[in-house]
Amino acid sequence: MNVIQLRDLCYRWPGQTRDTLAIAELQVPQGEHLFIRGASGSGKTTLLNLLAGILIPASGSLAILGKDMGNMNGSARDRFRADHMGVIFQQFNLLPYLSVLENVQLPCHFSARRKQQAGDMQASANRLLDHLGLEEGLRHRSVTDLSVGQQQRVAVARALIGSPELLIADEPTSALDTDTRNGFLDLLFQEAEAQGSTIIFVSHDPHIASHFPRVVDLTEINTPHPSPLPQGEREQEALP
Ligand SMILES: Nc1ncnc2c1ncn2[C@@H]1O[C@H](COP(=O)(O)OP(=O)(O)OP(=O)(O)O)[C@@H](O)[C@H]1O
Repeated sequence: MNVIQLRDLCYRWPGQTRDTLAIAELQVPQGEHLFIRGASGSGKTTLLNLLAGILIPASGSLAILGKDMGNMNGSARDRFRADHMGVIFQQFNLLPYLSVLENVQLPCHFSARRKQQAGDMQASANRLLDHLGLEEGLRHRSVTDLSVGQQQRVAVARALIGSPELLIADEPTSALDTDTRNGFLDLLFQEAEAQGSTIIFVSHDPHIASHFPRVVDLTEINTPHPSPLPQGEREQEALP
């Protein structure tokens, strides 16, 4: 089964004169690790927000795990995301007033399914943090005491807890040096493989692409057409 099945998808941010995204087709089978590259401003984050059900397509169809995202209302999409997706945001979105362990367990409080799959939540959080190499001494501390690289590990553990089918990562390695970045990707892949999760990873960093079996260039699949200009503007444009 395809985890992502997208056809003729269009999205335009309000106030823009052309579509931000117009993608004829994208299919991602279960368990695939897909890297989507594209220059800054090419629409990577917009696409991830559509896949995560944070934005809805203006037209076209988008099915995640066989469910049509366009047919769900906002709260159904929120529930679906909590149950089936682990999202690693560019800025991590960790909660500063919670400890490391509490941050990792957060998805289990929003999803009974993730909680049930995690079993003992604290043990599961500790196991993930062990695998990701985050020292035990840091786990009861506030996330604000952590370095950026350590916070990235917490964000990944939080995305992985309760074995969501789809992991979505938006430039999570941008602040890491090369060695740390490679180690981080290896751990992400190991964990995703152990859980059978599909990964969609976007970045403008071409060096990361070599770690992925499939690479899609967003600028190649995104073919937006400018909307026709209103009559007055068209006439003005034709003037010498
Ligand atoms: N909230 C918004 N309102 C209006 N336009 C937006 C908004 N967010 C993004 N855009 C526009 O959509 C286009 C794509 O932006 P997006 O953030 O998806 O690109 P990106 O490839 O993720 O960029 P980066 O690599 O810099 O994060 C840009 O032209 C941007 O100006």
